[in-house]
Amino acid sequence: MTLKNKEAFQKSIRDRKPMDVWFLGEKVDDLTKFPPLAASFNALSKVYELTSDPAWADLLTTDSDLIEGPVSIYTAPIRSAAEANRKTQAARALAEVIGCCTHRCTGSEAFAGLGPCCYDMDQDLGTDYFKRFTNFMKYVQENDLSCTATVTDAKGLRTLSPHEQPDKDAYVHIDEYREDGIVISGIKVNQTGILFAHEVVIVPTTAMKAEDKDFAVACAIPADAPGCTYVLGRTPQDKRFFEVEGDIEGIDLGKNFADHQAFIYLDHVFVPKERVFMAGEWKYAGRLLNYFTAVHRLTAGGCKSGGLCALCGATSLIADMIGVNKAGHIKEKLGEMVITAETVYGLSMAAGSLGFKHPSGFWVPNPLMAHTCKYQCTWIPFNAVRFAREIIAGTGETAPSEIDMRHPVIGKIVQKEFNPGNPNYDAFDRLRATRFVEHMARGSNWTAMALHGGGNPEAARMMAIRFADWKHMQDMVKVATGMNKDPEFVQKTYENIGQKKGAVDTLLDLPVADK
Ligand SMILES: Cc1cc2nc3c(=O)[nH]c(=O)nc-3n(C[C@H](O)[C@H](O)[C@H](O)COP(=O)(O)OP(=O)(O)OC[C@H]3O[C@@H](n4cnc5c(N)ncnc54)[C@H](O)[C@@H]3O)c2cc1C
Repeated sequence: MTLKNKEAFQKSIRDRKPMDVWFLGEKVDDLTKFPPLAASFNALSKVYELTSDPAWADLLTTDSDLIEGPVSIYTAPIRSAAEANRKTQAARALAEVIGCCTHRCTGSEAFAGLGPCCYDMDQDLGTDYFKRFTNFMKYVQENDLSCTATVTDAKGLRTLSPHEQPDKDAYVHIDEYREDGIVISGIKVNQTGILFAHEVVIVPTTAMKAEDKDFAVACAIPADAPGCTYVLGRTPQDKRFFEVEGDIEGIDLGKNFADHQAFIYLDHVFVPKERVFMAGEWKYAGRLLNYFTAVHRLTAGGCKSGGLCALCGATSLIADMIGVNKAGHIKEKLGEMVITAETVYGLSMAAGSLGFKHPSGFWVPNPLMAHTCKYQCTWIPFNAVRFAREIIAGTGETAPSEIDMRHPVIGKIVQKEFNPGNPNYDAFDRLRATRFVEHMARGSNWTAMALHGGGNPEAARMMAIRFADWKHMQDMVKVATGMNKDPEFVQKTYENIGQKKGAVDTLLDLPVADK
């Protein structure tokens, strides 16, 4: 049995070498005991706990082509449409439990990008990256490790390409090519879950030109590798974590699960050859991102729909508590919220179903559909958040604290003020649901994750434009309007429409084994 249970996972994190981690001007000694990271540690622990729960086995584990026994889906490639759909469902279900990032998804998405890309490079260039990558994945499976996809570079001035940046560290780059590996430096930002990862899987953030060769780097390093410094980012609620003690449960945090984002500064970190999956093959950086984003942006629809369902639950509970649940406009707004959840879920499922098999054996979700899914995730959850805030009537902004609600002197008055007046619920129930909505709406990075995690709206729109077959759509109108009456053209266009079953996507130059 290779799967780690919660306790084994927590031990493995405690057993890591000391790391250079900073927050609010202080070095953090023990990440597993640091209040602002407690909810994040809980969230990842919960994912490990559920992975070893038989009731979740079908959803979170799979067989492996590399080792005996079940492995986490987050350490395995996606090999079919069914497995892609399972990734969506797992993301959704886990988000319904933890309401935040699984901390393990992106690592599996880095694998989903690296597998096909390494395979392509080997075919075209005679490299041995696919074998190295497969060996690394086997190691990850054997030890049931949590990995990140460390993509987003600091970037500096956005109009300059990586090699033009005055500070080279704005993008992770290769300082030295050695017989036994490479030495890398630079900064990657907004890294979700990185402080509790075992492995940091680095991939480029953008397509590269020849001059950017040294920035075309993909590799894996242990999170506790020498030369790494981390700085944890703030959240609006971070100081509230320090309030939790005695009878203060942390109701003001909204829930016990959250994620975290940190940046990593790599200062001349040595990466042994067997952990290097791209080193200067600049032409393949864009290809890697094409594969990676197809899976990463599919997942967005899964986890956003799970978070949205939890938001629906909290909002409808509050509507029940304060007695407005039967009002027509409240029902309509709750309806809009659940439709939002189902919309992004549906797009994610469609992206998985309509993908293709790459010659490496990896299944790649439909890129146009995946970018469409992610694009919608940058918009419509905000409508749901707005409805939630409207229905709970501003209390997510103005509610008193748990500390005051439990206070020996003023607690009784505060409870009276926040009592919903419904005999089935008390002030604490209302505060719990209210703080949950607040956490999702503005206390955590949940909405920022919807907007930017996995790429901002422009990145998704740009990719959707690239993967749409514009000539095909023009041809259908040339035929429909009689602009082109050439019988051969007309016949060919009808054939294309029929064979594409109405789809309008293109796969550009991506190699396809089967659709
Ligand atoms: C909560 C959260 C979690 C995240 N988790 C992860 C993670 O786990 N791993 C990871 O690698 N990344 C992660 N990210 C990073 C995320 O992928 C990036 O934030 C996103 O891709 C946007 O990149 P950026 O922040 O550098 O902004 P930019 O891409 O620089 O965009 C900033 C603005 O400038 C515009 N812009 C940028 N370049 C140009 C240009 N050349 N011309 C015109 N306009 C331009 C953009 O449209 C945007 O409006 C996370 C982000 C958030 C907010």
